[in-house]
Amino acid sequence: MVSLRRVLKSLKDYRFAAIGAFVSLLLLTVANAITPQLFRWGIDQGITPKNLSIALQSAGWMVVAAIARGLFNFGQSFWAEAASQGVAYQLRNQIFSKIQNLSFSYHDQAQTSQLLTRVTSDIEQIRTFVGTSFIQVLGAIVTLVTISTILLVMNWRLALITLTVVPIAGWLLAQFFSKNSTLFGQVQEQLGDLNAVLQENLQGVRVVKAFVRESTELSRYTMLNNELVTANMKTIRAIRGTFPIIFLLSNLITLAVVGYGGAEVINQRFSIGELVAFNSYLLFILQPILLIGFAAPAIAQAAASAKRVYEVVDTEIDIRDRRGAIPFEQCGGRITFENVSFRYPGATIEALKEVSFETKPNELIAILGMTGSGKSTIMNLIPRFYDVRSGSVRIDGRDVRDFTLASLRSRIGIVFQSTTLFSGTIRENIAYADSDASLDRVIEVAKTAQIHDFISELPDGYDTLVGERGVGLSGGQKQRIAIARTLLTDYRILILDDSTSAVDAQTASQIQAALDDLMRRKTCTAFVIAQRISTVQNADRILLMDKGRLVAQGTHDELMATSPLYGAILESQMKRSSVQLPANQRS
Ligand SMILES: Nc1ncnc2c1ncn2[C@@H]1O[C@H](COP(=O)(O)OP(=O)(O)OP(=O)(O)O)[C@@H](O)[C@H]1O
Repeated sequence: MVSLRRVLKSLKDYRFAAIGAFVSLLLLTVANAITPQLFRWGIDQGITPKNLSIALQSAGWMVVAAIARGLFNFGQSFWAEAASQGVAYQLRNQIFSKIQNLSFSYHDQAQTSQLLTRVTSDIEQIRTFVGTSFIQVLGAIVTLVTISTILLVMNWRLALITLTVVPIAGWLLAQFFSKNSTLFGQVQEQLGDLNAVLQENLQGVRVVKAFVRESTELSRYTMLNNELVTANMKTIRAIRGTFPIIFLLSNLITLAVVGYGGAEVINQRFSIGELVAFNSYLLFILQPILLIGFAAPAIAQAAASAKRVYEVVDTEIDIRDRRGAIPFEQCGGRITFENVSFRYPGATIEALKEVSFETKPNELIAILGMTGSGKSTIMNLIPRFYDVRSGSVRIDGRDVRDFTLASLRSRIGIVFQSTTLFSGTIRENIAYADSDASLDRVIEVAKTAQIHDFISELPDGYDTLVGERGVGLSGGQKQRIAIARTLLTDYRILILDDSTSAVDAQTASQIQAALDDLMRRKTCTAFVIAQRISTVQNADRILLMDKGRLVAQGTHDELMATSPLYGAILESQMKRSSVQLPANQRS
């Protein structure tokens, strides 16, 4: 409920629409309250004394009241809908911008599908609450208070009998809320789980088909789908247990009005017109109770959804600019790791243990090691994708945490191990970091990444559309576009993580030669996670990682002479590359 209060507070940004809805609601209540009085007037002053003119006048005014009700009803729905769209728009933007700023460690642990459910279904529940349920309940309360007052003035005894239903229904609804609020949260959670399977399946559809796991996937989805239905049925059962009682109670009061009110008319303490009006008002007592009843589950659901949305919006961003952070502008090329230890959030073992090294200006550093030895982790700490737990990472003597994140990251060019392209044209993908880049610059970097010839042969060239995640391109083509994309940035430090692994050996060495040249010309320091012997041989220094420790460093020749592990890794790589090389290129 705290979360719903917060949703309502955000209405202040859409106060004109909210005020419009509220004023329409008040006018609607007035129009509703007047109609039975017109009945009373028509019967007591027109029909009973046989005064046709008053009877016709009351009928005419009733038509006017009906038109006014229609107009105010429309105004109320329109403005409430406008306010609810505003609130949903704001929430969607808030959550999306939060997702952009959350650190890698949050995304490591959060399920994408749960985030998607929050941005879509949860926000929709909140929108429905603001646009429909809330205004309904508010209208119901205003109507209840107004009509109760009128009834008490008309005949307080009959009114008291009639109104006993209100506190009983209120108590039943409060019980319903306190028992079932977690149930509605569970439904949203289940929906998130179901979306998780759907999303994973869509992303991995090729693997599913290759391993002939369609039926297993289908049964996994069906199982979760069943669970969602069961959770939904639980909420329906909870509704079924409470609401019939409220409906029954509200019907019982009709009995009281006809019985007691009839007796009052016979005893001439009440006119027929008043009894008819009183009976008409009953509708305005029953309707709000029913409306609150119908709105209650939606409100409980919206409360659960608002809690889930604000959970993300309120998440503390653990990697952010320090107070007084300075922009990273010049790079001298001295990158220092001093006693760096690092453990990923939630992991039990350390990915890096007391790693210390320092690069010299314009050095090309290769990092070598068995899989899982911590190579990518070293790279992750320089642009602050994660912050060190102990020790420090410094650039030219300054802790990386002293720089503003945006300036630091925009000066570090990274080609990731796995390539992500966005839907759009090839040119847009290459110019991702600089959408104003000229075609000449795009072509220049594409040439360096050895992808220009391929792109030129496509019917639409650089304007060729690439599907979601680069569908329609081979692994190596995607990788080369990713390299071109990085080359277009204003980098000073270059990090290539396994970036030519999906390319054949000949292209890889062409890319490597171009990159080596670029790395030495443009950068102050470059790191390459080495997968190929040529890279290792070209590097000025090789850092050899083993189980999170930096076990040796030096040139190729030095390590050949001193490190048995280096020899073993090179030998295994040599075997691998001789398998990759076409027969005519093997020496
Ligand atoms: N996001 C993460 N959360 C938890 N543990 C992680 C995460 N990323 C990596 N690790 C763990 O940290 C260790 C080092 O991983 P890292 O990716 O740095 O290895 P690597 O040497 O780059 O491996 P590879 O050559 O296979 O890419 C591994 O044990 C890995 O399981």
